[in-house]
Amino acid sequence: MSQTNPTLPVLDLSRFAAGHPERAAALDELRSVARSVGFFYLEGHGIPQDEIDGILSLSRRFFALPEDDKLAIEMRKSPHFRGYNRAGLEYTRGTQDWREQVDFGPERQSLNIASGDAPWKRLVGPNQFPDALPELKPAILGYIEAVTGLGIRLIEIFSEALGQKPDVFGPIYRDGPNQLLKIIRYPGRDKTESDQGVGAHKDGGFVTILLQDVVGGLQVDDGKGGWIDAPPKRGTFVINVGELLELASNGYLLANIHRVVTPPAGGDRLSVAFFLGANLASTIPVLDLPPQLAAEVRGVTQDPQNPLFHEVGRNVLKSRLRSHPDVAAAHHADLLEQPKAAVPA
Ligand SMILES: O=C(O)CCC(=O)C(=O)O
Ligand SMILES: [Fe+2]
Repeated sequence: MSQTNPTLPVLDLSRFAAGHPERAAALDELRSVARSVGFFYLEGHGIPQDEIDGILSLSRRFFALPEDDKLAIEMRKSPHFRGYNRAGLEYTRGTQDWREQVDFGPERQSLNIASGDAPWKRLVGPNQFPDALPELKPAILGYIEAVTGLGIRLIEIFSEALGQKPDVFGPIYRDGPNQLLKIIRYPGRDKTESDQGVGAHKDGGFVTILLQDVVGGLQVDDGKGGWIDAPPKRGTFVINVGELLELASNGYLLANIHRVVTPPAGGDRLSVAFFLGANLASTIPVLDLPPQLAAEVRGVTQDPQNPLFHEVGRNVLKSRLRSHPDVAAAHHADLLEQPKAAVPA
């Protein structure tokens, strides 16, 4: 008997416009999708296809540069966790990922940090952009602005779907959200090696806006021990709920587990992942949900290997230190846990 593979739902952002006849139905659908699978394709998002094609083609050109040009902006040079990483330098739950990538964030000056200041202040600072591809800087900064606008729109509709005012989260992003944009290339590998492009994980922020080029590999936990394939669909983004929304909704919404499987040897896969987080100085509120939703909260399951904090900066710094042990050792050794002394039996 043949079985159709499950797939992610497709939502159209234009149905959420004020006065749209399907608005109430669209909000119901969003609430149900964001609670069950936590992932969907988004169409009608308003970001021009030209801009999307432009960022993908510049990303491809960056990864095709000679290695020295890429290493000129190595992340190891940045205490703020910005810049390029070769494949194999990043870890998910202690296991090596296989992707090369450049991380960009809010373009700010680094802070003068006094002793006793919160350690997350070290995350604030400038990006590294490649001299060998000067067009990349304006394109990345423009794209971050565009997807931040889209992300805020998504936060507003998630808030309404939870029976809140659209700007209920305004106080924790209005003074400057914390964005992370990654351009990523997954090189193909023989299946005899590990197939971990990026290991199973949840994303940390409000929402993730993922742009995929033409090769698939993204898989979402189906909650039954299997995976739902989420292949690229031109003109759409894959949107997923981050841990911040799960925490704020006391587990009503689901930040679902996902991973990327390495493409076969000889090929590669390109993606551009945007993570919209709250202001680093802020604390995540727990929403006061309407009674019919409050009756269905699941609470937040804490992973003892990876505890979640309500303080945003602390959470972000923790995850950056874990993902990039080389940067942590080079710049933040004082923040790392000392190995425990052996205890005699
Ligand atoms: O590259 C992708 O498709 C997804 C990447 C991802 O899940 C992540 O970087 O958090
Ligand atoms: Fe992710």
